[in-house]
Amino acid sequence: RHFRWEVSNMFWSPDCEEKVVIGINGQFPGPTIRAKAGDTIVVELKNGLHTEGVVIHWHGIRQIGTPWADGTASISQCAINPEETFTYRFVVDKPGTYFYHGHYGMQRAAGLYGSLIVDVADGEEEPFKYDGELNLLLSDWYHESIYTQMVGLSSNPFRWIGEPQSLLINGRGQFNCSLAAAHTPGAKQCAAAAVAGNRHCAPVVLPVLPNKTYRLRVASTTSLASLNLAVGNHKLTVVEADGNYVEPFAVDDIDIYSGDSYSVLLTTDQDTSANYWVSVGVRGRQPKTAPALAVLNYRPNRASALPAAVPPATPAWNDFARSKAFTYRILGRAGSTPPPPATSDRRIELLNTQNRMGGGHVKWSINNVSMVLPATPYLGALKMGLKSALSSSARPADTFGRGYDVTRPPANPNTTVGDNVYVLAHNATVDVVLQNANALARNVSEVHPWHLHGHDFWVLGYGEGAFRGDAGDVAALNLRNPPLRNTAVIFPYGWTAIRFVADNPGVWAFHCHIEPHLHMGMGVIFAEAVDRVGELPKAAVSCGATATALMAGGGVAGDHV
Ligand SMILES: O=C1O[C@H]([C@@H](O)CO)C(O)=C1O
Repeated sequence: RHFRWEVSNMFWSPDCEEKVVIGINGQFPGPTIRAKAGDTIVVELKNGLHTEGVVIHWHGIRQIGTPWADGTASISQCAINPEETFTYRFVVDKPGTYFYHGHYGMQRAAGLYGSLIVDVADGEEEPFKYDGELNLLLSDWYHESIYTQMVGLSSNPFRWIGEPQSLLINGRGQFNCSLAAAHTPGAKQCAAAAVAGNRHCAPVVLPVLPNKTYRLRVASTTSLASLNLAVGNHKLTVVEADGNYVEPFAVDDIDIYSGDSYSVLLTTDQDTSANYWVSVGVRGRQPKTAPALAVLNYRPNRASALPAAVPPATPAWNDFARSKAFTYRILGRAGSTPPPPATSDRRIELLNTQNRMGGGHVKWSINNVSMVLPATPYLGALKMGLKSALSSSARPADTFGRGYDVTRPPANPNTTVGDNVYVLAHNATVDVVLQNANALARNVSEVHPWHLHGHDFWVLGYGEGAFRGDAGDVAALNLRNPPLRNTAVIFPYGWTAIRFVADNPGVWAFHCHIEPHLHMGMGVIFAEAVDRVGELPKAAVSCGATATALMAGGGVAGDHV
């Protein structure tokens, strides 16, 4: 599967207001990649942005044997310079619902994303049946540019980005206007125009036939928002999460955190004379953004016949008991999800705190070290042993002090910065406990979805308060049928435990998928058996022809250890 893409800034009106988005080949969202398990994907990516670098991360693809193709600036490669072309070449080994997105600065929030769907290999079958497929890529959208946002985040006093202006379904939303105005007192009616016009912001219509089963592929690439999706009158049966099958279960709605993907089955068994709302709203943070709506269009009804019913209401944002009940139901599918190793070789506990640097700047820190990405990509620096290219002075420890009170703002909020590298032994089984805590303000603890590159992990369990690591906490872990995922959420004041095997030599980011939080340092780097990584493509770790020539001549001097 060979693609030639050019990334560029372009005028676009995702929510009917004209702004600048980062598009690919003139499209927003970028083109959907559709492949079969086992295929090699080749993307020749030309950077058509005039004055900044770009990279693309293939979210959920493990990049087994190709760590340089992970598409993470300063981690797996140099950002691709303007006018340069970098070729990504990797195998999609596992069927599932994936997506891709920018991983440099906050380019994901500027619209650099698209879907990546991998079908089962020829001759293989999914463990469930369906008649058709619908694809929903969810995102949130800000009217302020990412440059303004980034300046605010690193200013003193701190300026938070706030809540998004719109939610988008397949890149389409309607700012300050409700498709369901008839049901929302005072809402501005602009649906008719949006539906009729062939505009960027015309609502998504999902055509279906009665009495069929559809596979809805849903993924979230939001910058900030945690989402909930419901389809009026219809039950949803969850069958896949992050490219792994789960034990099927039926619900009225699903929660989706940034970085998550799901497949749900929906049967069109309702009154065939009507259309139905697909509603996507905000959870986990106090919503200031109207739900996004799409139309489930029972053919042959007209697509423009908006559903007469009230759109499904998003559950209360702070009903965390409900969020947990949904999340805890996600379990590995019997017969297809392998069980985790029974024991682990190492446990790393990561305390998530909001801190202040130098008394002012707000940062997120992991075991009190906030991650700052180096100029030289970790993969090259570690493989070539360029010690001075990393700021290894302040690396976070494997655990945090047992005395830390997660229920209160940090007693001493001062923090420091570092490269946040954890060196993992080849094939070690590693447990990571993500520990949430109170933020800087009293009585605030937020949701953070953590995403791991290069691996799936088993989610062994969740707990309230501080993880003690005692017999009780350990006994509560699920070693029988935990789900395999690449993203796991930590709930306010709680912890989440995951397990993975460090069997993929490379340098892998593990971070909060909330774009501004990553930008503020909320992540770590797992450096895994870097000595076993194959020869790095020069283009990944050097920039421009002079760098390539210098490397060919062995011209990088004086820095070897
Ligand atoms: O990182 C964040 O900063 C703000 C708030 O904590 C301070 O303004 C917020 O809601 C975040 O998630």
